[in-house]
Amino acid sequence: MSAVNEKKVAALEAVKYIKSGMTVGLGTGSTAFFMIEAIGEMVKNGLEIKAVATSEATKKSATNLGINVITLAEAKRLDVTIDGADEVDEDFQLIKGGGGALLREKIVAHNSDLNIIIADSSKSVSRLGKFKLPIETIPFATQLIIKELNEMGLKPVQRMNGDEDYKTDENNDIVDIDIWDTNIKLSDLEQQLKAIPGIVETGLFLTSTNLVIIGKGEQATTSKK
Ligand SMILES: O=C[C@H](O)[C@H](O)[C@H](O)COP(=O)(O)O
Repeated sequence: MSAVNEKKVAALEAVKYIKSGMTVGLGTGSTAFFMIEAIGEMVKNGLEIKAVATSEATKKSATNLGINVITLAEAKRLDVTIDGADEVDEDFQLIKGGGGALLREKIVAHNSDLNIIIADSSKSVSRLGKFKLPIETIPFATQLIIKELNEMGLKPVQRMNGDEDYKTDENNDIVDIDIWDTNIKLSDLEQQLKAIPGIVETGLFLTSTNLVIIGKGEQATTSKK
């Protein structure tokens, strides 16, 4: 069974948590896209929800599929958010931001009563860090942040889009760092990174996830915290 099918299996299991009247956070990425597609179908069949998108790409896909997308300010609070991840460990800690959407994703997750992560089986890991951790930085500070992260031994690499700096939806930069060899506890690392002025957010999602749904073969396995 391919990763693509496993993503779909997980997404179809997750949308069972969505009921009419809810305000739903829509994640970003290839796995989240299957969830958006499924919700689009449910809306065509009469489901009435409001949705908040975690990226411009998601907003476009959802709107095209007839989903009512509102702003976070209009939503005030979300009932459930379904999103993908680049890595998820057994303690429901995540690396996110491979697609550059970590900042809005973290804000939406923070404001959501229930956070469901969907992923194919390759994303499930015993220890986070094979995937490079994305950090969102303010362009004014990026080069000096890279210098500081280098001194911390985190091998920072600024993300590029061809010859240009990659830009997020908030027009910030992304710097990908290597946390595999660091012995610092993840929560301490998160604090240290956030203490550097100009780092807006990191792709470490350590405490927000309530439910993880992994597609493996034809089966979706749901784990609750
Ligand atoms: O910035 C992107 C998001 O955090 C995605 O949810 C994450 O990168 C996983 O994406 P995909 O489902 O495409 O592997």
